[in-house]
Amino acid sequence: MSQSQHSAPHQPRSSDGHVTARVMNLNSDRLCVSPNRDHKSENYEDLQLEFNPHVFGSLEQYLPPHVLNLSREVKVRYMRNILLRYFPENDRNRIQKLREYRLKIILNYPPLHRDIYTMDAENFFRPSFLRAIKENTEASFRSIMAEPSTGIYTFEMLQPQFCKKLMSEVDSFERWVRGTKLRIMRPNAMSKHGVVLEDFGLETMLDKFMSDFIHPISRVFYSEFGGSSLDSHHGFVVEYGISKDVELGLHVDDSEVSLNICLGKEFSGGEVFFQGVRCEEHVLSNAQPGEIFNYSHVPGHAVLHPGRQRHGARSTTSGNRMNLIIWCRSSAFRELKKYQRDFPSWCGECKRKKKERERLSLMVTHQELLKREI
Ligand SMILES: O=C(O)CCC(=O)C(=O)O
Ligand SMILES: [Fe+2]
Repeated sequence: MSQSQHSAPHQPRSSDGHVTARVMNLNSDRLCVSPNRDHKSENYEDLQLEFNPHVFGSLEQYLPPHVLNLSREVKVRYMRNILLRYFPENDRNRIQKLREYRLKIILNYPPLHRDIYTMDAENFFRPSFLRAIKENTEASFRSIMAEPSTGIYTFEMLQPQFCKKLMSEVDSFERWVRGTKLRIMRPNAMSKHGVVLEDFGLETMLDKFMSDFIHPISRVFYSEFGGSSLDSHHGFVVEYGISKDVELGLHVDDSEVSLNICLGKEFSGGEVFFQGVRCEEHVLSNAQPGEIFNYSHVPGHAVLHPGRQRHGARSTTSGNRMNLIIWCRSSAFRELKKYQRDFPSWCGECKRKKKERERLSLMVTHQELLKREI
């Protein structure tokens, strides 16, 4: 079972290794558990920061009241201190290298289909999906979705033409990289094939994809998983077949919400198997019968699930399969999770254990009462 690694909080340091001077005592650099929804966040887009400006916009509503109305500069420093605890210096160097890698590609790679680099909803999405998004209600989403297992949603999403273009863009990018000294960075530790879409210029398109076409749905169905505050993504295309990756072992994604859409082409096998949602502590526990669900991919169709839903992909036994996967993350949710003492309400094993405890305590009470009657 593979699992994402989250960096442990640590003392923030400046680039020369010294503990940074802080505007406020670090120990008091904390966020509130609930956001102040009446507070209008500032715009941070003009600032050159190592974190996405939207992260600051989202976190701002969680600032403690005494910080909320201070200057933008102080708030940025306060939030940056918190965020830096997640990014030790090694990570910051890695981020810098990644930036340079992406810049090299973006300056040199000639896109094959320029029209997929900016969001063009009518040409990307099926009309039924667009209608549901436009209506933007739980009922409109449910009218185009099936929920074959609790919290797993499937629906028609992408136009065949868009799927074709994205697949040929990926092929073209891979061919181009082979003619350079660059190395393709694979989407995750489990895949030997596939490409990261943000690496070759699709980041802005994915920003829109997530904020306008995933977030409206995830805020309705996945608020307890951080689905109401998604603020970053990792989008990639995976490739399966005899000469590519064949299968994928059981894992949880490094995401709050994952969208997995089959692009094509012709293939057999490759079903996704699901085994229930688990917190970090119970990621290896057995699946209960009601949690097991198998999903067969259909080109253009999406399956949406919490990142903590355990899953894997069976062998693609013939042909080639390409899937677009978008891992959507919420930095606010990850920060808040640190302060939660209660068991997560969404973990299947935590729920099972809680029920078991309740059943035992009821049994003990019952026996006590019986004893008293005798
Ligand atoms: O191949 C699939 O459909 C599943 C892929 C997946 O779960 C992943 O890449 O995280
Ligand atoms: Fe996955």
